[in-house]
Amino acid sequence: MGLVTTKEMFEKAFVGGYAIGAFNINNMEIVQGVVAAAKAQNSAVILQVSKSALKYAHPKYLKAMVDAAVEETGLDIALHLDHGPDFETCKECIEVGFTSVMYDGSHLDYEENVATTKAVVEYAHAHGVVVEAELGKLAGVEDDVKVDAANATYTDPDQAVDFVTRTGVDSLAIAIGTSHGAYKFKGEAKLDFDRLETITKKLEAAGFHNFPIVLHGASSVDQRCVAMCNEYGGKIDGAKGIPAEMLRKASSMAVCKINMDTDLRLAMTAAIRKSFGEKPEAFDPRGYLGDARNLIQELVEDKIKNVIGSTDSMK
Ligand SMILES: O=C(CO)COP(=O)(O)O
Ligand SMILES: O=C[C@H](O)COP(=O)(O)O
Ligand SMILES: [Zn+2]
Ligand SMILES: [Zn+2]
Repeated sequence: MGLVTTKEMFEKAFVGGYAIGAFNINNMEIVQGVVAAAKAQNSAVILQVSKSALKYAHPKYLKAMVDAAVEETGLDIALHLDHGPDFETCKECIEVGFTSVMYDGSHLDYEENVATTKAVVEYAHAHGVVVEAELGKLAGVEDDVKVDAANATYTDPDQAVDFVTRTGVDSLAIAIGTSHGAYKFKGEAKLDFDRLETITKKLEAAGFHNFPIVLHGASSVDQRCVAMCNEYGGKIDGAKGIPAEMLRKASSMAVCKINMDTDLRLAMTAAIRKSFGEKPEAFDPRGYLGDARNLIQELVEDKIKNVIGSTDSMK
């Protein structure tokens, strides 16, 4: 028993018409909240770590916590590098024992993205690790880099086929209208499902059977959490995410991995603000961090059961 890659998870998810949740982890309470939810739902899960999370919590600490989660739960858990900025960071995570890495060259020139993704794939595959890459630009804020909304471009289906063919990548993150952070839409929420369908069909025709697609920026921006933050002194105005029905639809299609971070941040902040607001005399961190852990578990269970549909994927 140990960490697994996403290979089998995605094969089952594609055929089963559901998606696996990929949740960003930054500390112990987040790991425990997410994993308790996965355990309660008997679901496989991906725990992912950004470059800034590596810096905040240290790769070895994160790896040790995730190992403990596997040992305690017996679940299929993949440890994934989210938005790996360069070959070196991918290599470092593979050395620490991550089972999946993302190389994100989506902001680069196409040929440069192809070349570095291919190099990461060669290195990762030689070490039994799978690779996710990204094509197309998501609007919004991404790991400190602001991508101008006007400059955002959706993934080109023919280019997606060329990219997968030339890089040998295991899954592909595409841009169809999602974006990172808590402010995804000014007006009505809209995703380009036709484009997703076209990409899938073209990949299938090119010989990539049931090729797994990844959706970044897929938090729903839970309005109960936003309201709870604001009720207890927060100031979060106009936050809007991807409606649950859209995520359900994407999960039933070729999307096998759905990334969520913002929803966890909002839940954690909401629970802590409420705890501080209601118990001003308390100062035991296990009180408010315990509340945060519980709310994260509740939120993730709801996602698994009612949105992405991965309940009982461990069977
Ligand atoms: O895509 C993400 C991490 O890679 C997270 O997206 P959200 O900001 O919508 O949670
Ligand atoms: O896609 C970005 C993730 O939400 C990670 O964000 P972060 O770099 O602040 O950890
Ligand atoms: Zn990206
Ligand atoms: Zn992302």
